[in-house]
Amino acid sequence: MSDTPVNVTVTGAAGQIGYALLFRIASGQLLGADTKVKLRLLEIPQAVRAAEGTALELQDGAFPLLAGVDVFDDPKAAFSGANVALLVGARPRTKGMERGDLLEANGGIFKPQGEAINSGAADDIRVLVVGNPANTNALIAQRNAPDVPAERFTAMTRLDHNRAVAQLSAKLGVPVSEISKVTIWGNHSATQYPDLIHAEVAGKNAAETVGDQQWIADEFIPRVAKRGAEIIEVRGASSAASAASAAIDHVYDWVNGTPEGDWTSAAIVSDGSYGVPAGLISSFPVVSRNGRWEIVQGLEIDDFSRSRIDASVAELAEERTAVERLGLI
Ligand SMILES: NC(=O)C1=CN([C@@H]2O[C@H](COP(=O)(O)OP(=O)(O)OC[C@H]3O[C@@H](n4cnc5c(N)ncnc54)[C@H](O)[C@@H]3O)[C@@H](O)[C@H]2O)C=CC1
Ligand SMILES: O=C([O-])CC(=O)C(=O)O
Repeated sequence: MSDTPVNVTVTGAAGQIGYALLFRIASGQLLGADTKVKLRLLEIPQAVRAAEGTALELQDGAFPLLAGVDVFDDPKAAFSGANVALLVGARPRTKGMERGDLLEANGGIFKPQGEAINSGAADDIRVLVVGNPANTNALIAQRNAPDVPAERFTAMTRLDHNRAVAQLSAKLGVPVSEISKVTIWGNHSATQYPDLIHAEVAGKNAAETVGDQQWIADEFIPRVAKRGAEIIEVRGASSAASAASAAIDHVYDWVNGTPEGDWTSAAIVSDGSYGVPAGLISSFPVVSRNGRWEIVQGLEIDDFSRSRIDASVAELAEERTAVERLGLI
């Protein structure tokens, strides 16, 4: 075990995802059981007291891997020396809103945070944006951090990925552990494309095993893409523990690598692969090797998939134009 703790900055630390996330980080699930962590919590001034309360509870957990907790209301201080940054703090949507409705409200948060990461984070900084609209918030942060390699900025579509795996598992009555190579393409929004065409169930093609294209098109895809709204409707608040769990999965895989023979989904800066314009932060099938995400190459994209991917990517391009007009990038 290394004695030098990894600095993990979490924004929105007093929020519902923060509460579900921090204890899992402290217990070693974000980086691994051999890695000590130091938590740096960022909140707005009105919520600092609540974050301090969470810090007291973290202390009460007596976590062997937790080397300390500090609470900040200043992004520059919070990101100083950060090795991992989880950008969760943002306004969640409520019933009837689309995630894009949050662009202006939340865009203003991610520009100063990108600037603070640029000026003070550690050289190996890795950023995961969870706060919605996650892809475009990540783009705002990345574009305001010109000295940080663009590949270090990612947005979370792992929750969508996990939802897709779980829906397929329920449909076929197989354990999630038998499902591999599911892909989420595009935006973390209702236009996302959960793709089963290359997915496998116990080594066999998933779409063929389902054998019901109508279920895939009319039930599976909308169920996964609109699951966030379903949770808001049923729970009365947006997904929290499942979102925290997906954030843990994303960073753990990024740092420790994805298993051989499988891939996962993450929104990363496009290099132009699969016709996604370079520079957009879009979800792809990815593996992590040597601490870096790589887009899985060479997948055949049929007409059905092409039109779905294009629609979601068009939405990302529109969001980029909107934040350009707002002067955020
Ligand atoms: N990418 C994904 O899959 C998912 C994303 N989300 C998004 O995550 C975000 C957080 O969700 P919740 O924790 O449920 O919301 P919440 O409202 O419970 O917590 C948000 C916290 O962020 C804080 N905050 C606001 N502005 C801040 C700033 N400038 N700096 C630091 N902290 C700030 C607030 O004070 C609050 O404590 C929302 O945008 C939500 O839509 C939620 C679920 C899944
Ligand atoms: O839907 C929301 O607003 C929260 C979210 O991103 C999700 O649950 O996927």
